[in-house]
Amino acid sequence: MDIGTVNSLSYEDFVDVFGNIVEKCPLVAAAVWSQRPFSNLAQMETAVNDFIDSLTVSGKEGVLRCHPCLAGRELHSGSLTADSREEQRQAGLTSLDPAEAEHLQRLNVQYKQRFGFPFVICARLNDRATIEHRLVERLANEPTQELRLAIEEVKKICRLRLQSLVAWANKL
Ligand SMILES: NC(=O)NC1=NC(=O)NC1=O
Repeated sequence: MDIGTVNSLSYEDFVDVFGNIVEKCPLVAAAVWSQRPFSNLAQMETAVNDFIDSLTVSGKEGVLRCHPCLAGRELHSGSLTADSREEQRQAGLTSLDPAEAEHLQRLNVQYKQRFGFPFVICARLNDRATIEHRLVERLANEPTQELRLAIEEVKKICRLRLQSLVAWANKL
């Protein structure tokens, strides 16, 4: 899908295609649609990042709360979005042994109790070991610092989803 096609999408089609570039936050696509035409994908990504950065603290916390826990309830109940399921699979989170799953779940609970939102990391750039390591590390962060780091991870997830969406469409 070249950028001309992206720019020509109706609002409905634009949100259909890009509505989940930020997990369960179609508002992001709905907001940046107004900023067409984009010169290229990088400019569209900048518009998305600028929108996320413009959110209040509670808005950013809301974006994070829309993310499923890693190897958590949604995975076990089969209610993950296709994007998230594939990302968690690639990171090896869908084949944890019970002890690993329990340990990760305990860390997720600790994290959510401390920060008030789930631990978010770009799973496609990590594996089970690095995710667990970063979760333990980030648990020690101050809330303001951790909110910033977590939002940077959301942007990484978004960039990879955008790239795979455009690449996928180019194969059509
Ligand atoms: N809590 C999370 O980090 N969730 C996720 N990370 C990803 O890369 N995809 C997700 O759904």
